[in-house]
Amino acid sequence: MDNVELSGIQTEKKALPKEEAKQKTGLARLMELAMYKKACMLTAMLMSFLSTIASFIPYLAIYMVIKEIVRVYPNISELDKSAMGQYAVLAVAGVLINLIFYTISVALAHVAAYGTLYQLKIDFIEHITKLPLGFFYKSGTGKLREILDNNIESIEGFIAHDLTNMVSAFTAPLIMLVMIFAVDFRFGIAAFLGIIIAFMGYGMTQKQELTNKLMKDYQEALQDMGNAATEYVRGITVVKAFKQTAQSFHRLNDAIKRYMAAVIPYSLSQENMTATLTTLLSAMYLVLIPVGILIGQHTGNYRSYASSFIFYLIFVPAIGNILMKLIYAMANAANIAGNVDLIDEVLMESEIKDSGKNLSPKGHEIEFKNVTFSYDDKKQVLNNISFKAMENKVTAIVGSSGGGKSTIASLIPRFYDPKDGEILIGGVNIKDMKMEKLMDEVSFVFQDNFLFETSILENIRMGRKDATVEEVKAAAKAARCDEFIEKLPNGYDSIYGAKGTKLSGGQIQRIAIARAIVKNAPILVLDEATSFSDAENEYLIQQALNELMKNKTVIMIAHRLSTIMNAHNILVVEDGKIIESGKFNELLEKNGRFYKLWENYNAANVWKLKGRA
Ligand SMILES: Nc1ncnc2c1ncn2[C@@H]1O[C@H](COP(=O)(O)OP(=O)(O)OP(=O)(O)O)[C@@H](O)[C@H]1O
Repeated sequence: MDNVELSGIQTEKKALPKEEAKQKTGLARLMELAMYKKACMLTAMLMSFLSTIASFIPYLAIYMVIKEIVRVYPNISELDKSAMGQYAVLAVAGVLINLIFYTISVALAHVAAYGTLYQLKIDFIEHITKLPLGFFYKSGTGKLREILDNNIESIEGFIAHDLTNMVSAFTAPLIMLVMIFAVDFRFGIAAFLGIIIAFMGYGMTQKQELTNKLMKDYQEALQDMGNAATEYVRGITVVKAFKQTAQSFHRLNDAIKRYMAAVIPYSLSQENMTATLTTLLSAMYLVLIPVGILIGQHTGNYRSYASSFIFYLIFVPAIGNILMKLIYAMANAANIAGNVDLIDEVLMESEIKDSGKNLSPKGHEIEFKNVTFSYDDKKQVLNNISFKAMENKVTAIVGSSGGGKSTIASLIPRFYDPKDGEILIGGVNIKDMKMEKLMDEVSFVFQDNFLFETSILENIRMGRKDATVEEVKAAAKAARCDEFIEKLPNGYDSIYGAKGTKLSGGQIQRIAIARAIVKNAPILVLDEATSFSDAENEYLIQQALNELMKNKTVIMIAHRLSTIMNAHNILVVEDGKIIESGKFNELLEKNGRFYKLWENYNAANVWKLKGRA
């Protein structure tokens, strides 16, 4: 079996071989997913088939009873009581067998459904972690959340319920064919005709293309609204500060309006479908009753005629109900197939690929060789960047906002790949290293650090999952965060975000540094925080960073130029180019762009100090 490891979870073969996923779409793809747990699903379908057959046994018993009553009528006292008893047992047995098979079918279908769901979620999460960062900017996190929460979940409904219902609905006409020959073929044909006319009428009144389009519009609008709502909630501080409301926040307002415009015609089309079908199936009597009367006029054997007629009047609605299930299941399947297409769209996004080689770097020097990069193939963000960051030394990147500093940093852990040129670590092109190896080599600390809603201990341990509690505590101490952690209600076991465990920006920053210390990767990419809440925090963070940077190859995006006086090399980046480089004093002596930045930095500091005085 093809085992895949994801964060320590061993999973079975993939639910989605991607090559096949590319070929199959819609219902075919949905069936492929349903058959992921093939043995389980096929048994569930077989059980559904048997349970449907059993569900008609009581009708057979009723037919026998009707026949017996009609036979002796009006001398009811002549009824064959023992036969009537047997028919009653037959009816009860039918109900019980139906129930047993149905229960087994539902249970197995649920096992299959949750198996598929589990694998699909694991595959999906594993896949998105391998996608370039740009994908997340393009899609929005709301869309991914919607897919993970709702679209994937909706498949459960199809596998656990609709598929077995479909088997049952396809079995029903077969049984009817048997009944046609077993009871009275004339009534059977009339009932069959009625059903065919009902379905033809349904087909003529429904415009499938239009329904599909309405459904697609609805799904897209729903996702867009999810994205906009997520954005609104994430930016709630800005929304409040600038007195925005849900109405004045155009992105959300427009998305809600678009959703309203899509959901109403979609819901109406669904309701229209139900109403049409219910009416048409009831209209089956319009065929059955006249045919019944016609047969009655030409029959010689009234007793047999009456029992058959009564039987069909009872039997036909049962078939109609099962066929209704088929229509619902088909409509639902079309809906869910649309969801699957959206899931597959994400699954088909190209992952960041390595070259297939598994080279190990010799040392930890970083080299950019003629690197060119653009986010959108239109605007060149990096232009022929070349530099070397020496092993165990600090290389600082400075420059005006928007010059490309963060972009350079983000290419090292392959958040994006360069359009041209190459990046080497220890003499090896990073594309020739396994992604896991590259991640072992590089740690990053950003300005915006994210803590998960789990214990502080686990948040730090995310740096290295096998770190011991002692190692985590030592890292926290080095990152100057042990003092405040120990004062939390449950110390290291306090859940971040829970009551009493709200942390300041500076504290979060230090936990992120502790995380990087635990990871202890030889290369560190650091985006220095621009703002500090207070001098003490700034001092503590600086001390934490000094610990972290010991004996590491550091690439540091520096906003406070005072911190890079001792840097081994400083790169001045403007408009995607390195326009100056050298040591601090060398650059000042040049009296160029860095000199200007330094002057501006000092002037801003004097201004800040005056402001505080
Ligand atoms: N995800 C993105 N998609 C498209 N363009 C982007 C993206 N991120 C950055 N850019 C653009 O790339 C250019 C370089 O941005 P980058 O963030 O690398 O600059 P920076 O020097 O780090 O700026 P700052 O000091 O303000 O953080 C800018 O023009 C920016 O608008």
